[in-house]
Amino acid sequence: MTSMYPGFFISFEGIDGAGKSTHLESFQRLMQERYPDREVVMTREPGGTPLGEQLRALLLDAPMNLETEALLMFAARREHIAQVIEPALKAGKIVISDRFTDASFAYQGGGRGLSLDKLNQLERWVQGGANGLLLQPNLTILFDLPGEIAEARRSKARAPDKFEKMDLNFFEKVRQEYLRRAKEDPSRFHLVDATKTPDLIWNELSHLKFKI
Ligand SMILES: Nc1ncnc2c1ncn2[C@@H]1O[C@H](COP(=O)(O)OP(=O)(O)OP(=O)(O)O)[C@@H](O)[C@H]1O
Ligand SMILES: Cc1cn([C@H]2C[C@H](O)[C@@H](COP(=O)(O)O)O2)c(=O)[nH]c1=O
Repeated sequence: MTSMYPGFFISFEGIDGAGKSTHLESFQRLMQERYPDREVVMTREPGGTPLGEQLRALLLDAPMNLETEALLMFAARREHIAQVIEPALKAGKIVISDRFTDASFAYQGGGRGLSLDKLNQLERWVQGGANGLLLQPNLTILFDLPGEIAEARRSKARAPDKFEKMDLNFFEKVRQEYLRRAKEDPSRFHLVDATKTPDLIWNELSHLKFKI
């Protein structure tokens, strides 16, 4: 929970090609127009800091052991929280992150099979505050799309990175873990049916109601 801070934390999630990036900039503009007194910070994971971006390059390219991958994701996240997210939330800013911890549960957990117990331990270590509360987004917008549609969209868009080269079975497991987490925490998640057209999705996002 981030209600311990005056800021507001929003994450965008979904399998690769589900359509997050298509709406991120417009969403940032919308937030800035809606809350002119608040600074809106746009960031991403893995990444968001100079060290995090170096780790991103490794994570998206180099083959590595599953535990190493999870540890590097959370190492980049710890730096991201310390350098960017927490200072911004403490200063009352709105933080929009292209992915956060749900992606680790979905990709390293659901997709690759890392145990939930290990992921929960890492989450507590990296996001746990002195008061025992976990730093979590206030709102997570999950773009939900069947793997085969996402694959077709990706193949038109760009050369695949390490994750994007994974097969449909992997992405179906990633998707199911995202959906499981959304079901577990419905007050945090807003589920977008990403099979809709970009216009319809934007209409939905621009009418989202939440209290900042
Ligand atoms: N609703 C939509 N309908 C059809 N095509 C879409 C839709 N949204 C996005 N696209 C197209 O699908 C491709 C992937 O979209 P986008 O880059 O936004 O996905 P993404 O979720 O950000 O992927 P990644 O997480 O891998 O960066 C792009 O070519 C984009 O134009
Ligand atoms: C945060 C995070 C990300 N990933 C994966 C998910 C994507 O395949 C890439 C990031 O690429 P994007 O185009 O910027 O979405 O990294 C992951 O496996 N685990 C994570 O914790």
